[in-house]
Amino acid sequence: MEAIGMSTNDLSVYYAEKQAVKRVSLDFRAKQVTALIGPSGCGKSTFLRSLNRMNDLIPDCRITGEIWIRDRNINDKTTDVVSLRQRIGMVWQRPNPFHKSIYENIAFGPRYHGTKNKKKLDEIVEQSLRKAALWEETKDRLHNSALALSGGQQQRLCIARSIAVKPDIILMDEPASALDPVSTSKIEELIAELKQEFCIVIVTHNMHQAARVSDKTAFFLNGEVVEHDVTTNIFTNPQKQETSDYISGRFG
Ligand SMILES: Nc1ncnc2c1ncn2[C@@H]1O[C@H](COP(=O)(O)OP(=O)(O)OP(=O)(O)O)[C@@H](O)[C@H]1O
Repeated sequence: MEAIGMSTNDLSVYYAEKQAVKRVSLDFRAKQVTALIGPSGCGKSTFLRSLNRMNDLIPDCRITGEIWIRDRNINDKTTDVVSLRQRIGMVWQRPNPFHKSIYENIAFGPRYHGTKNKKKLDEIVEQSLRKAALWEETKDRLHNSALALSGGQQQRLCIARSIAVKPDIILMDEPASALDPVSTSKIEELIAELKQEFCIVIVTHNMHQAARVSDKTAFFLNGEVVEHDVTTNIFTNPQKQETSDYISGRFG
């Protein structure tokens, strides 16, 4: 299957009268990780959530501009958001497994989207857990509650759950910020594996993490993208003073 990315053109997000994201145009390539960095409240999460239309659920939230996947602008009333969210998965800051077994957490999405065959579901569960580096730890207890897993394992389960419906793009909102250092490094290793197959966009407060995991970085400030470049350029040779001040810890 051909790997694909996505892009935004002139994307703005408003909460009532307040503009939280200002005319952002960014390109996210397939098989690359893009990190979104910036101080608290600069609009990173709002922007990320608008990419799979999660902001539609917030009353008074309005989005203008375009979000392109292949030749389709998905910021359009005719878009079927359920199938859109199958193509664009989301992993949240806190692991949020369903109150179900490990197996059922993974099988839920494919079943919802029409896969009923038990053998096929078994295969998807195994493949997804393998890709999320969780198979060895869970293969003997697939029918136990997902809530009995550690926080780091739960987060890898949530990643497996998003992979199970075969998305093109995975959005991650600070996926390791609630985890200990060992679990964090497992998530980072996993991101490096997953980018062979998916387009990944990750919000992170941790600049070392952005430098370790991403190919490109976009620096947000007050809802705008100040600078977007190859990650090594952002961290070693930023072109804008604000970027330089932020990455050197002068504010934020
Ligand atoms: N549901 C909402 N309703 C109204 N305003 C909101 C809502 N969510 C976020 N905001 C506002 O939008 C702005 C951007 O918030 P957002 O959470 O996107 O920033 P962020 O860069 O992700 O911050 P953080 O790093 O602290 O998570 C902030 O001023 C915030 O108060």
